[in-house]
Amino acid sequence: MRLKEETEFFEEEEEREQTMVAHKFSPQPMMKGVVVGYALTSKKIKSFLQPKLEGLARNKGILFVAIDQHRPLSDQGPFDIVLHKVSTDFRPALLSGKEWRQILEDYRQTHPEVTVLDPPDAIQQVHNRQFMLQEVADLNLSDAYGTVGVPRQLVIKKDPASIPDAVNKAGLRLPLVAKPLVVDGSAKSHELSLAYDQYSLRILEPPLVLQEFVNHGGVLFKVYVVGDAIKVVKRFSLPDVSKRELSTNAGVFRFPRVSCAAASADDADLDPGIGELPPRPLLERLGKELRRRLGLRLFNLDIIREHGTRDRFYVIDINYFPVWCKASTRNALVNQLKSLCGREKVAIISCVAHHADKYMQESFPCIFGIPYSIVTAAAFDHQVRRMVWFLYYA
Ligand SMILES: Nc1ncnc2c1ncn2[C@@H]1O[C@H](COP(=O)(O)OP(=O)(O)OP(=O)(O)O)[C@@H](O)[C@H]1O
Ligand SMILES: O=P(O)(O)O[C@H]1[C@H](OP(=O)(O)O)[C@@H](OP(=O)(O)O)[C@@H](O)[C@@H](O)[C@@H]1OP(=O)(O)O
Ligand SMILES: [Mg+2]
Repeated sequence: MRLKEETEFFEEEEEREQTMVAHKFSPQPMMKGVVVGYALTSKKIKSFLQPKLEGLARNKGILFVAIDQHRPLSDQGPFDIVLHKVSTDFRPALLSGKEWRQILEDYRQTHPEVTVLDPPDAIQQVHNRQFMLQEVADLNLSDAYGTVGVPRQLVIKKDPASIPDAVNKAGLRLPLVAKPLVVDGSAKSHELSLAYDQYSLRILEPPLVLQEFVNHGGVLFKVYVVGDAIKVVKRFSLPDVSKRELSTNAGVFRFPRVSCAAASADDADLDPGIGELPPRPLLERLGKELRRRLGLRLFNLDIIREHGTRDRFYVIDINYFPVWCKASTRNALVNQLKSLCGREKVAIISCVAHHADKYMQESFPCIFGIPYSIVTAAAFDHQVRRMVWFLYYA
């Protein structure tokens, strides 16, 4: 897809979410659509599957269906897309993360026609901070728009007493950000610390990654990648650490999730040297390359600009399938779901109705000679008082 189209995806405003009202009791032309089976954490369902997104999706022919993790995937659906985010609170008690990944992997192999967003093995790479940034480092992106690297880092698997020595040997510069090695969706995996001296690091619990702190003026850029489209937002971040501060401070300080959604800096009046967005062509190239290298289609990159430079950037974090709460990202995702699965096999038929009783739900398709058995879902759209049926015709 070309850049102009990508931009258009994101420029769609809320008005585009308006529903078209069908003529009374006349079916709309059959629209091709997709069925998205989802297996998400309860937190994710709450933040992601908001009524607005479901409504927008339905109007564009996309139906979200919850996956029952206690039943074989092949007995459910059929799906065009399986959207999942593996986490500790999603899995049934007797299923380990490894088993769930295997189930998804087997399903992927036996159902090549279904797009699994994204392949479990590819997600694993960004769930481990030892490997998360490797592709960015290997890419070593440098062009007329700037350079993109990763902070130097050290992995500590065990023995906290050995940390000061290890830091010394690796020649890492203080301060250091200590991050839990594994990102498993738990709050604990987001508990980070800033260390001013290497000896205090002994109090931390491995496994962890120690990353050089890069001064960046207290602002970071979140680059959301949705298939072949990108969206950039600004968030407040940790403030710079001056040389003086470093020499007068010691110890390890835990810090909360500084760059959460509530810390938006999009409307802040910032020094242009800090707040200017990274060049779009650079981000587009980075997003495209990483999509290919990571094998992921839904992720975001946290990027910082080294303070005092114009074009030296560092990727400090990659998150799989982050939250998509804003209209612009919501639109992009919905618009992309069809193209991401590359296959359409569901018909949606709808009509105006004044109530959504059971008779209405069951009888309407029959009026048109469509057996009710192929109706996979029926929903009443309260906004436009319209019944919507999802039918399989394949
Ligand atoms: N190398 C670094 N240099 C400067 N600041 C950093 C660095 N690493 C992390 N930070 C700061 O710490 C915050 C959290 O770091 P990071 O994004 O790696 O953690 P996370 O738990 O994965 O967060 P997220 O909620 O975005 O997934 C960043 O938003 C940034 O403010
Ligand atoms: O907590 P939020 O809803 O904001 O979303 C966060 C998301 O949690 P969720 O997947 O449960 O939504 C996190 O996923 P895990 O690493 O914990 O798996 C991670 O991707 C964060 O970077 C997201 O924050 P954002 O980058 O969007 O600010
Ligand atoms: Mg993260």
